[in-house]
Amino acid sequence: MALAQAAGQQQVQFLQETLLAGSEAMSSFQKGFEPLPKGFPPGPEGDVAIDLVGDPLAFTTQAARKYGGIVGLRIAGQNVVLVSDPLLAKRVLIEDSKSYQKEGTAFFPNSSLTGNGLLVSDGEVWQRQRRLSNPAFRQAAVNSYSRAISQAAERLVHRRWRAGGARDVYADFNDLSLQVVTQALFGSEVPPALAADVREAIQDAFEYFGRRAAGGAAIPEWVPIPENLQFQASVTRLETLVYSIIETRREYLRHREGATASQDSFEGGLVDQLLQARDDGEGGDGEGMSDLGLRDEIMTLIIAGAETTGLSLTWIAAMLAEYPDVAERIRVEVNSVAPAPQHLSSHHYSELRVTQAVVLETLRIRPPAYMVGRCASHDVQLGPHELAAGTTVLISPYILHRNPEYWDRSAEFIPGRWLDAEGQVLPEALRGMGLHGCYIPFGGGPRNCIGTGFAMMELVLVIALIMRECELSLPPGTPSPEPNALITLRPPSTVQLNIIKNSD
Ligand code: HEM
Repeated sequence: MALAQAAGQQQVQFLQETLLAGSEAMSSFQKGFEPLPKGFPPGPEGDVAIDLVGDPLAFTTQAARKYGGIVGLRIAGQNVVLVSDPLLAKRVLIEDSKSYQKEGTAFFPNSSLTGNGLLVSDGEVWQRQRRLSNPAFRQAAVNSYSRAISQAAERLVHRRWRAGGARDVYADFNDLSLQVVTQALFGSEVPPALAADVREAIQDAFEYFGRRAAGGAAIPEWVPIPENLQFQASVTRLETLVYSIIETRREYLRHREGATASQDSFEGGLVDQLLQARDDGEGGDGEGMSDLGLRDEIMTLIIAGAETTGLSLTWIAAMLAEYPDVAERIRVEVNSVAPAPQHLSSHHYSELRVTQAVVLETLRIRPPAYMVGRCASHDVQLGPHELAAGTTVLISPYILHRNPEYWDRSAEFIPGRWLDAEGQVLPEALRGMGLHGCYIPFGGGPRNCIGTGFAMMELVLVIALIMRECELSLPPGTPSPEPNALITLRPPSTVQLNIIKNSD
């Protein structure tokens, strides 16, 4: 009886929620016909959702070319502003960052994927999570991850690529970056049987969000339409990994009586620290993190850390296959800095200057986060324009990175632009908002990427080792991979490269 009653209540709730979803979709549709608010920036007429989905990179680039560094758009009934002027981008991300929030953007907020984790939370929740997570991303911690990074790279070139030949490097790099993030931050191996499953689940989830962001996300995630059910299945597959990580670390801490977070090595330290952390910092409440909070953070770091570095490695490898002269320069560099069979480590990072330049240049023309979203938390002035509370602001690293006013031969791959006359990497490369405020692969301001140093260490060490041990080329007749703009700037679903081992 109680069960039947509960089932009945559930049905009523489901009906109410479905009606609510329908009315949200309808109000989005109706809003498409409302006049644009006064002071809204000029832009193309009508709703541009379909043009945007068709080719986001071409559409946004053309819109910026035609209307300038701030463009007003109507996307699936929402008022959206596209920003590609460096001063306005700086205003949103840094100078007036308090006027903008994550909630209300059509990316991950309110989703079961990352819950209320660091990437999407706002206000005090975000401040607390950032305070608790910061130590795991400081330089000393990142240096300690270099062992996990070079071990994963060595396994790739000496085991998986042992036989050489054609490989789907995108799949290989996704596996590597997942292993690195879980090993370095959580001290856990991903069981091989789970790795492919997790890789697929992350890909599916990103594709799902790509479609929703473009379509205005009218039908809430909990409505059991087939697409949502498939997404929930991906979330569950990821949770299997997350809960096994939490359990492993709990077990480890239980068996180390009086254990505290690792002192000399940070491996596993992040989860250990989060499990034991009390928010004692300035403004902290002395409380620990809830299980749900921990799940959201781990899920966030896997999603934010594995996807972006996996696809960056793929873009860099594809560039080096296309530009063998650049690959040769890296090979000469790494052979002088750390000849085989030396293990690469954080000590070598600063000397791998050409490798760093190649990474920076690839992130310029193929920025994984090609669009960064915010939502005005109150009515706000942006340049000469007034934005009403709730307006979505999209900042485009992709357009900023190619602005011909600031970048010489902006569409060309020229790693040398990152080195000065003495061959040193330009110190302002990753400082503030980079060169002329026009380089933000890791975002900017208080919400910049917490994993910047970690990602750079991983990309530089992995690429240096690969170049020392292998040559990469595109199979004859294969064009270089073209970007696919979903939530991130992805390569095609497979990227085949020929691997020739140098010792062969
Ligand atoms: C090439 C690799 C990477 C790129 C291009 C990248 C890019 C970005 C960008 C652009 C943002 C800012 C988003 C915004 O302003 O809305 C961001 C935030 C973030 N990234 Fe990364 N990321 C990378 C690697 C990583 C890694 C390795 C981790 C962790 C293991 C990570 C964790 C995060 C987190 C947690 C945030 C949210 C920070 C906050 O809001 O406080 N990222 N990332």
